[in-house]
Amino acid sequence: VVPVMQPVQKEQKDLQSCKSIISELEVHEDAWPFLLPVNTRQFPTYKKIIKKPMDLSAIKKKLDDNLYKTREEYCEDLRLMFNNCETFNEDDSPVGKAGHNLRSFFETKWNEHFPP
Ligand SMILES: Cc1ncccc1N[C@@H]1CCC[C@@H]1S(C)(=O)=O
Repeated sequence: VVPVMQPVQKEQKDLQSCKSIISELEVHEDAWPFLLPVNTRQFPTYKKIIKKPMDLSAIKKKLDDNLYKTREEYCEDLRLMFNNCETFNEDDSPVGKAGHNLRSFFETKWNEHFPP
């Protein structure tokens, strides 16, 4: 009989994986645009164009404050961050390129931890 993990252990394993993944993202060489919330004084149009800002520090804090009910909610915030980047930045800009690279790295890690 295949051992079935209790829901509590499953959630704990998921939380550990999500923490591990964001720790790897934070030290990635292409993380520099995403470490802090976008500076809206430096980029005054950002607030109007991007309805739901998201960055790695915000996701890390939500993880630490236990605000994600599921790993899918966590994944949604990371994809929101990358989609915001694509909305605001040209693909061939330094920030745009970093966003594509970090997204690719994230999706690979996601599939390693949670094979489809
Ligand atoms: C992710 C992003 N998306 C749109 C505009 C700017 C940025 N990042 C900038 C580039 C480096 C850090 C700053 S930051 C995060 O300090 O504003």
